[in-house]
Amino acid sequence: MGIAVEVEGLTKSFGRQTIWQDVTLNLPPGEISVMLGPSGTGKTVFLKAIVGLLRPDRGRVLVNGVDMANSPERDIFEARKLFGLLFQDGALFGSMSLFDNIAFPLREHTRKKESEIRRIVMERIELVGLVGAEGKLPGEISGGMRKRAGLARALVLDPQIILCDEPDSGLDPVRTTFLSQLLVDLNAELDATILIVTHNLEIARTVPDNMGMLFLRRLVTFGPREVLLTSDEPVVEQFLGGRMAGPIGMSEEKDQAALDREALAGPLPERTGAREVVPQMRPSAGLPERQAVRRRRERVRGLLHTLPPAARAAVEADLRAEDRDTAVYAVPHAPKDGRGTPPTARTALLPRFGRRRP
Ligand SMILES: Nc1ncnc2c1ncn2[C@@H]1O[C@H](COP(=O)(O)OP(=O)(O)OP(=O)(O)O)[C@@H](O)[C@H]1O
Repeated sequence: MGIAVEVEGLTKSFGRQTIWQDVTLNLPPGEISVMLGPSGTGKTVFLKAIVGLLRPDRGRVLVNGVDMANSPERDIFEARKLFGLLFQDGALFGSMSLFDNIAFPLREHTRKKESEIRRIVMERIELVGLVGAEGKLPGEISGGMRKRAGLARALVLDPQIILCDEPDSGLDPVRTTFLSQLLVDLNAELDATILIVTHNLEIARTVPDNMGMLFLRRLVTFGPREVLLTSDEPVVEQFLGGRMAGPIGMSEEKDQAALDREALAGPLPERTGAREVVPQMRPSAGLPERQAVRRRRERVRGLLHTLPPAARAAVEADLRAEDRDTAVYAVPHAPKDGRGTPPTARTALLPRFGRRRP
């Protein structure tokens, strides 16, 4: 099972610029979480702080008993082996073949023989559907393929926590759906804890168990997906609706005068589906169900009394549907087959997982 990440009172500044302060949240083990936020709100900085690549000013990040914010560098380096990191551009070395890029962490961090490295690398290459491209340079393949190569590299050390920084950037909507499906499938197979940073509303609505949002140097909210998806916080509504009206401006927040002018213009019609809790993606056919779903159901049942009414109603409807159908993923408005993803997205194209090492 994946490992929990406990973030307590985390604050980070660069010089006099506070990026965010007093961020507290818990990534439950094996669950998928998404962190949303307008550009420049410090989502990438947050990922780097979790993995100990940036030291925060205050607070703790507990991973498997190690405080990634305050421990000696040697302990952080060891704990970092629990992580797989997928950066925005895949962060591949341009002069190395895909094979060598993906083999890099194994050659750096382990003493495995080349034959063993080849076996692991080819298994991951198959996993992300890149067989045949292993000899190519990153500059010779598409952006989507680079992402998948980055993901393969993130997986070679069998991570228990996977951090993905905007996995959708530069991808068309169809490739984004395939990548989302790949992440859900990975979670079903590995039961790893996953945190995805993204602006992409489709990923945000369909992939995670939990969602949070950073804005104006603070964590607006973090919790079960239903909380954010039904939230009436102006910044959340604006973001999920992709609207210009609201506190988010072109560079960051709007000033009071701009907000007053918008208020005078009257309320905007709500965008269709802006606050709808849509079905969550399920693993591809032939893969095990995600173990995290069962655990999460029990966890969220215990949280029900703490949730805002709209979120509570959405969770209760979800739990009722699951109890009725024993279809663990059914949520309000689910399609008739009770599955979260249209069959075309679920069944087409994606590679299946190879058999993993015992
Ligand atoms: N090493 C650094 N030194 C100084 N400032 C930094 C450093 N890294 C990031 N920043 C600043 O921190 C702020 C947040 O950057 P970050 O990349 O985390 O935002 P983001 O939310 O991921 O944005 P986007 O969605 O556009 O990728 C920015 O103002 C950026 O300039």
